[in-house]
Amino acid sequence: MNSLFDDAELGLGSALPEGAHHVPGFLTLEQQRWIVGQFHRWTRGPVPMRGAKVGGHEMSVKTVCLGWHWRPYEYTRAAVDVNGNQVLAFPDWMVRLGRRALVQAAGDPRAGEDYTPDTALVNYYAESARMGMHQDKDERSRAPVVSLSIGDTCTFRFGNTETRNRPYQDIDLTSGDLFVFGGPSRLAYHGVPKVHPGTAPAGCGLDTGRINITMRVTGLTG
Ligand SMILES: O=C(O)CCC(=O)C(=O)O
Ligand SMILES: [Fe+2]
Repeated sequence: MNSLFDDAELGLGSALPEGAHHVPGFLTLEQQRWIVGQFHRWTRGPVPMRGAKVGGHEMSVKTVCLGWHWRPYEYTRAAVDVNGNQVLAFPDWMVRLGRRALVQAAGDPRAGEDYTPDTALVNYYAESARMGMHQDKDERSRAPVVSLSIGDTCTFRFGNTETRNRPYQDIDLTSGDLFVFGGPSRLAYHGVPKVHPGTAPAGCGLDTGRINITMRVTGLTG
């Protein structure tokens, strides 16, 4: 084997498991700024951003949802654990962006054809916020999760489907990056052990902290 062309030698890091894709620089700075503008609108919306309670503990990550409201471990149209209001509709532009994300991640112009995400969890990480290793498994559909990052860089830990422990990889997600997990990686454990303060690029629209948007298909009707 010629090691000259190993991924590590080429600076690509190790390969992700099948179904997982990292696309650095998916969003332009202009698109990032525009989404941050939408984020401020969402947080002023019918349901305020809040830390969901998991086993009585409030998460350090604050979340506002679109389309369907998520709380551990269920989706509802109304934010029953917050103020009872219906969440904002899932925007059409985000459906189109989700489809384009799958096309770019797979390098296949048809990869987005059947994809219609109907919920987004919009997460805000202040500098000390973390997200423990977990699976996204409250959806009935096993369609891919499309994840977008804006603001400070984070360490994203992407593991395996069996346990929250090793093997896993730590990947830097920087502002504008796309990460997709579907197929055999759809139920892989993942988390965010660290946000790196002061790393948001000028012009992304966010001075401090990190916004993450994960689009999903709930598989629910009503
Ligand atoms: O912030 C991230 O990159 C991941 C968020 C996540 O895993 C989730 O919302 O379920
Ligand atoms: Fe997740």
